[in-house]
Amino acid sequence: MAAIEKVRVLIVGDSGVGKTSLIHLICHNEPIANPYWTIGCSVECKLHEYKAGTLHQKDYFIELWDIGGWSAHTNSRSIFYNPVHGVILVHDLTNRKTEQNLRKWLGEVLNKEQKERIEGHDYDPEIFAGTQVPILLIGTKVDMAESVQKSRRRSGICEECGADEITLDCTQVKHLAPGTSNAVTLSRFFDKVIERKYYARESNATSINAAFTSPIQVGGLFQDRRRVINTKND
Ligand SMILES: Nc1nc2c(ncn2[C@@H]2O[C@H](COP(=O)(O)OP(=O)(O)OP(=O)(O)O)[C@@H](O)[C@H]2O)c(=O)[nH]1
Repeated sequence: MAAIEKVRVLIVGDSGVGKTSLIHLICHNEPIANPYWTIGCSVECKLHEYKAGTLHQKDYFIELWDIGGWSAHTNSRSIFYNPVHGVILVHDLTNRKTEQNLRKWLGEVLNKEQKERIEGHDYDPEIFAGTQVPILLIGTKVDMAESVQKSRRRSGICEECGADEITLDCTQVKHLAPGTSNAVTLSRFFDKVIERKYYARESNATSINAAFTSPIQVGGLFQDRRRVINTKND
């Protein structure tokens, strides 16, 4: 029997926003009783049905890398950032600063992913917009931020990189229950991560062939070529 293929998804955000709680909920379908303080990094695995319910359905492992958010470890954690196939940015809805800090987190992860082309870890909107790494934004502690939620607009980060957004309470199973919009968004995100790693070349080749036979799609050809070049092998 063939081994199940896997992708690596990084979960980043400030210390205490709820990364460990979120990962536990995703992987075990129940809230964690006592989340521990992550030192360095810990990894949990989830079996995911890619394109469930279609002819293309296939199992993949999603490795969820919980990156400790403590600022004292900034310099050492870059060793966890390669390879990266997807990124979940986590912020605490009761603490605005944790959302603002996500740009720094993304800069840290993507600059590394871009093989340190850019010095330092500052956020660069150009890299951000051009990245091929799927990104999902998750706001936690919605139970404690009901009033904030009502006046809250979609995060600017989502607009900048075309990411989807989920808000939830990591202590409640129902917030990620099968069939809910949160569960569907998360599942689609995992599909996207798998697609980028294992199917990007295939779909791009189809697009390029289509572009050659249809002059109207020449613009698409350039776009797809760029995607082929940027696709990582592992
Ligand atoms: N009420 C509520 N509490 C939450 C939620 N998510 C996490 N918490 C609590 O927030 C605290 C921090 O959660 P963690 O999951 O340890 O946070 P973390 O981001 O992994 O923190 P580090 O390991 O320091 O990076 C814990 O007491 C959790 O129980 C949520 O959605 N609602």
